[in-house]
Amino acid sequence: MADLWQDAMDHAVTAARGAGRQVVREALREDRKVMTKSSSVDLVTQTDQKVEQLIIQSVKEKYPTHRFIGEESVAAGEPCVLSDEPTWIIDPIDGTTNFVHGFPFVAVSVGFSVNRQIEFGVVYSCLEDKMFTARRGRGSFCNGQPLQVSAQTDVGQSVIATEFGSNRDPEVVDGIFSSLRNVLAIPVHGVRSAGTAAINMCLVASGCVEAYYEMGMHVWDLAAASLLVTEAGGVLMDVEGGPFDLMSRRVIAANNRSIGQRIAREIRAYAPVRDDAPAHTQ
Ligand SMILES: Nc1ncnc2c1ncn2[C@@H]1O[C@H](CO)[C@@H](O)[C@H]1OP(=O)(O)O
Ligand SMILES: [Mg+2]
Ligand SMILES: [Mg+2]
Repeated sequence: MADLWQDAMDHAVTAARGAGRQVVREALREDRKVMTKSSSVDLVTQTDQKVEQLIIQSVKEKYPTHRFIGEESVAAGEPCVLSDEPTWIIDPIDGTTNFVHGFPFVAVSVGFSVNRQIEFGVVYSCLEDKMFTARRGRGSFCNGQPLQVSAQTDVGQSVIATEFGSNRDPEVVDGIFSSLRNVLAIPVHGVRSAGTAAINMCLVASGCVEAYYEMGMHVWDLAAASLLVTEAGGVLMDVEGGPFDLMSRRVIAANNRSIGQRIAREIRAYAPVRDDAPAHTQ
């Protein structure tokens, strides 16, 4: 059967690779002017804005009726609405802090949803030159090679990824450390942070880490990579173990349900302002 969205996916791959190679990698050679958004450690550069505009423009030419949720467009005041319409969910640079510092995990993330379901996800890791792709029902791939989550069932022999986010409120930081302490003390083999939610989830899809959890990231961090996890055989759930909600800003992505549930028991959960809350603030 012909795949309705294959053309759109091909376009996403070309756009993400082009932006990553020609814009992100080039910009790494130059001085990067850094601005801030929600806090003094929530960074944005002109490259983030340029990449987002490039991708959105190229999609609009081909698919004039499609909708967009883009990190930098939302920061500029565009609404963050996930409807049933075909919607491109874009994080032009996932890992801006890494980009600013030259820490080598920087991704362009493009997800595509129809009827609020992710149809394909594309995550291009610009410095590793790795193209992660997933199409619903057709598997996950890295540079064309199929991906499979880890087969580990013993949480004590697992590596867990998480991030520290950009919220430095002492209560939020205390919560992060409380969860981290509990997870480390399970004990697990290790805890890692790539500095980008999308790449952390691609690491779950690749089988290098058993689970990734975080609260506070946004739909554009998760959309594309969430499909990479499930199409590689993994599971998504809420940080309290319930069903995953793309707009809730909370996720556990795990190789299997038992490891996911085990991590959920150790997390001190809080509820960030949802991405679809009426007065959305980043
Ligand atoms: N100071 C910071 N440290 C880590 N992640 C940050 C951050 N500020 C913003 N983030 C964003 O939060 C996500 C989840 O941790 C990251 O993928 C990153 O996406 P960004 O680079 O697209 O802003
Ligand atoms: Mg991001
Ligand atoms: Mg970003």
